Amino acid sequence: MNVEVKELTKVYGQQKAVDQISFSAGTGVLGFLGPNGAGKSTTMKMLTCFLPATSGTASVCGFDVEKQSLQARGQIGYLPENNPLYLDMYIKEALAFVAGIHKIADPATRIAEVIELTGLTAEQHKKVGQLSKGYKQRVGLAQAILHDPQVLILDEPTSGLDPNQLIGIRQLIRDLGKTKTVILSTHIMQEVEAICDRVIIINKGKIAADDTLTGLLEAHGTNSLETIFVKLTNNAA
Ligand SMILES: Nc1ncnc2c1ncn2[C@@H]1O[C@H](COP(=O)(O)OP(=O)(O)OP(=O)(O)O)[C@@H](O)[C@H]1O
Repeated sequence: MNVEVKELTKVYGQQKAVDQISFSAGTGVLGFLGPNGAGKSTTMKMLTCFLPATSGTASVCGFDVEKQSLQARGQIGYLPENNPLYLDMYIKEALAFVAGIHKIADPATRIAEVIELTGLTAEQHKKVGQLSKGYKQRVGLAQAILHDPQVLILDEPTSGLDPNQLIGIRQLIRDLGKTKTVILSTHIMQEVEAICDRVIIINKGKIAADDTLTGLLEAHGTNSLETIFVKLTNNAA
């Protein structure tokens, strides 16, 4: 398995944001779901070496994210929730900057490939700040896949996109999942049904479900993921 998580925990001050979660993920798209504040982004930040865990371990392609952080990061592409980008850079400039960080051989060829792959061709001469939200997301994805990582961690990559842009980005994520391990956080159940092979639902920092999409629907005797989500995470009920 490309991602192995064992009893991972994060405590912020008095609050346990992630509470001893364990899971593993191989090739395919894993939907990482949960209500606001459930601990999804925190888990993703620990997996991508942005935040140290309070306890527990996580490894990416066999590299411990804490003890072998550089090697682990070499195998990870990360699109954070708010997609921070250098808005004053031209698209190619931004990608060249990231290629330099990863010491990519023949960056011009790889940048051209990734621009094509992420559907940025028509916009490639613009500055990042001039792009629409969907195209900014594509630049974020392009940066994340530039070094051809085995594992992609995508934190709400489709939030705020129009239906046309959604289709394009979802298709891209589905294609990436054919050869890579993709962990995708989203609040859109329809999106999970369209592109995820497996689903983890996290609630109050703990795993409430971990199954294939079909297994989960069968186990709950419904064809609505939304119903299962509400049942497992409606903390007011
Ligand atoms: N830097 C921080 N310091 C203190 N508390 C934090 C910090 N980051 C997150 N938290 C808290 O940890 C909990 C989990 O937050 P997290 O962002 O991981 O949730 P999430 O599942 O990604 O939510 P959302 O769906 O709203 O993005 C929340 O209660 C949040 O307020």
